[in-house]
Amino acid sequence: MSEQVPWPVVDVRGLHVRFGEVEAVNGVDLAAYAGHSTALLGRNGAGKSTTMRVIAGVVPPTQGTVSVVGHDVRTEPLEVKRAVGYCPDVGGLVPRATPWEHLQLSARLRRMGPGWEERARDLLERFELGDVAHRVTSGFSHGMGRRLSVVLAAFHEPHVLLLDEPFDGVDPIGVEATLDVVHDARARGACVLVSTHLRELAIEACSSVLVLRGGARVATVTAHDMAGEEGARAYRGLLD
Ligand SMILES: Nc1ncnc2c1ncn2[C@@H]1O[C@H](COP(=O)(O)OP(=O)(O)OP(=O)(O)O)[C@@H](O)[C@H]1O
Repeated sequence: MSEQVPWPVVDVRGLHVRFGEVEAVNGVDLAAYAGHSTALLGRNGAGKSTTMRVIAGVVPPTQGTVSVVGHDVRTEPLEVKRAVGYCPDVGGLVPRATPWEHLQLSARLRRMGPGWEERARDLLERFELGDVAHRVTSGFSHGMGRRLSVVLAAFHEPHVLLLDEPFDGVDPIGVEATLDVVHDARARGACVLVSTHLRELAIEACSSVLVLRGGARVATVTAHDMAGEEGARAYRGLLD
């Protein structure tokens, strides 16, 4: 019997994104699979966040095709948004709302079943946000906001988990909780993408690594190839 070839849950082909004169993404190809996690690495301005925004259905591609769980981001943005849990690199939180209110709204919009409260409480505890569950987020530190954004992205157990800079300014407890969320998502068969500057955490969270430079992909390697001193040297070599 022939082995089934896995199909990419996230399939990006020849992606270009232009903002006026700026070519933010300049021909990115990416295939990401169920039960796997892929890291996006690259210098500031390499096009990581823009690529993530397109996959999240937030920014339309200028050119190329992007499908998420079989839905085209251009023609089926609502289906894409439903399939995805997205932690943006900045923003996304309502300053006057509490974490609990964010979760309540998400549960309502996504028509989650009665188990949502227990899951919400569990996630808040895991990210040590239980004590501030009813405090408005305007007073949150940067790291607290990042932790809540990861909680919100993972809350509804999406098919595709997109984490943009989830470790930025986050303490070790939050880092551990985020790594657990990635692990759990992979274990239940979700496809995970993580954009970060932290090579060591990228390889801890992910099985493969995509390196972007100037809006284009310069390498796709295994996390193993990026590990240790040799991996650091190899990565440095890909940056300029
Ligand atoms: N809305 C926008 N309008 C104009 N230019 C933009 C916009 N969004 C991104 N860019 C530009 O596109 C390029 C890629 O930006 P992007 O945020 O995708 O990079 P990045 O790899 O995520 O960078 P960083 O690591 O600094 O977050 C940059 O030159 C950036 O200035």
